[in-house]
Amino acid sequence: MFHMGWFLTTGFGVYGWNGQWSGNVRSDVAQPELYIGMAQALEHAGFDYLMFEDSSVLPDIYQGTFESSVKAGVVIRHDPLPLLPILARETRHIGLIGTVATTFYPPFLAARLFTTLDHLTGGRIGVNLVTASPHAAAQNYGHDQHFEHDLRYEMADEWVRAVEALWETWEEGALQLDEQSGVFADHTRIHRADFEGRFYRTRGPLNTVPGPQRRPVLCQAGGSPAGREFGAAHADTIIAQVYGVEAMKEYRDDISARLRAKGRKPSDVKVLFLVDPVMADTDAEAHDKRDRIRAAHEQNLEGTLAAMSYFTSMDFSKFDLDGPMPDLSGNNGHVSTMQSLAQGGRTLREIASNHRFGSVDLIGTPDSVAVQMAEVMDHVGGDGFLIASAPTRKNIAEVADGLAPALRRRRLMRSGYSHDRFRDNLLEF
Ligand SMILES: Cc1cc2nc3c(=O)[nH]c(=O)nc-3n(C[C@H](O)[C@H](O)[C@H](O)COP(=O)(O)O)c2cc1C
Repeated sequence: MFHMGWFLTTGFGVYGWNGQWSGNVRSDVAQPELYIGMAQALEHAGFDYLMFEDSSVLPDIYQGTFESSVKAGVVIRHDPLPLLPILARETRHIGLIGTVATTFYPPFLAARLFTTLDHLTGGRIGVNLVTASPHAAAQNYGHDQHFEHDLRYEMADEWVRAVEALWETWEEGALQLDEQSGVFADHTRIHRADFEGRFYRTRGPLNTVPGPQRRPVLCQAGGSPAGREFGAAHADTIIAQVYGVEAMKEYRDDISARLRAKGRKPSDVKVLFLVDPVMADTDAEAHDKRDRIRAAHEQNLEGTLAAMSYFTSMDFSKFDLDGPMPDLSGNNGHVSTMQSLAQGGRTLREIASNHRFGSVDLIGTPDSVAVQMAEVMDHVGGDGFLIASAPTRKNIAEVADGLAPALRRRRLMRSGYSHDRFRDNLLEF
């Protein structure tokens, strides 16, 4: 069996504006209904979690303007965290992960916020820890420019330790709720954190009752050596984007080795790989559909070039499309993602034309795709997939009502949930 998640690539954003199957974006924008329907459908399908990406930047690197960001409505995002308790009210089991930039959130604010969200979701909250990449993000939070890539991970490591120290300020049993004695909480079991680090200081204790999970599920996505080290130290689930089955296997094996070196078990962390399946009623139709998607993409490289500009803070409109990939040594952003794109000596046009979300191509009927997924997981050795398709109602139905039953028939996916809390379900197998 493997685990399934859905990655919302622009968080609580706008998907498919003016697209063929995008439904009613005009009325859906900034409203919870689409996501409520999605969470219910995927819970019915047996998904482990929904993961909401986030960033606080409206990019203006590409061509030096906001045009590519707003005209096609592709990178507008609302804060996903207030959405999560709304989704929790309408579901019972599925895990709900929101993203936080460790670089900008003070540890105390984050520890208190996620404890509160853990209560409001009945122990189903998770937090995706990112360090954020563009300088504009840092400037939005009052810094002159962003911190250097590996330093960000050093800061993130200390940040997690500060947040964890705060989550531990209430011992087990501190909450008494004893109506006989009249004691709500036992003050002798509540302590200050007095965390003093190189980057962060916090006093504590938290003034919140510990959440049902105490420590929300921690999710992590960095693929560089520093990112993987950080994930192996703290994560319960890692979401990965690499290209090809061998790279997936290398990633899983590398994380397992790093976990062992830290005294953790490989089974403590579930690594889910990004995929964007193309499904239709027949295999031939699915291949046609894939060809049409690819042709449309080649006609419109702007979106990909704008995304690369956002990832690197380098304006990709300035480079020759038929020249080599530009020197990325100054890239302070998504380092590992851009390095893997740059491999193989291809031209920028070839790289942008072939840009895709998936770690492997999955094309065919739901049954064929289920078989392909099983073969990939057999080779990689764990732990599952993260669907990164746009959350249109059509795509959601294809996955929830087509792919998930095909996986379940092969006993590759859970058919229900054994536990109430997110981490317990995630670590069940
Ligand atoms: C599946 C996935 C989800 C990600 N989600 C976010 C996100 O929500 N916000 C963000 O700023 N970065 C996000 N990233 C970027 C990573 O945090 C990281 O910067 C990137 O994968 C490159 O890794 P590296 O910085 O370790 O080289 C995501 C990456 C992946 C692969």
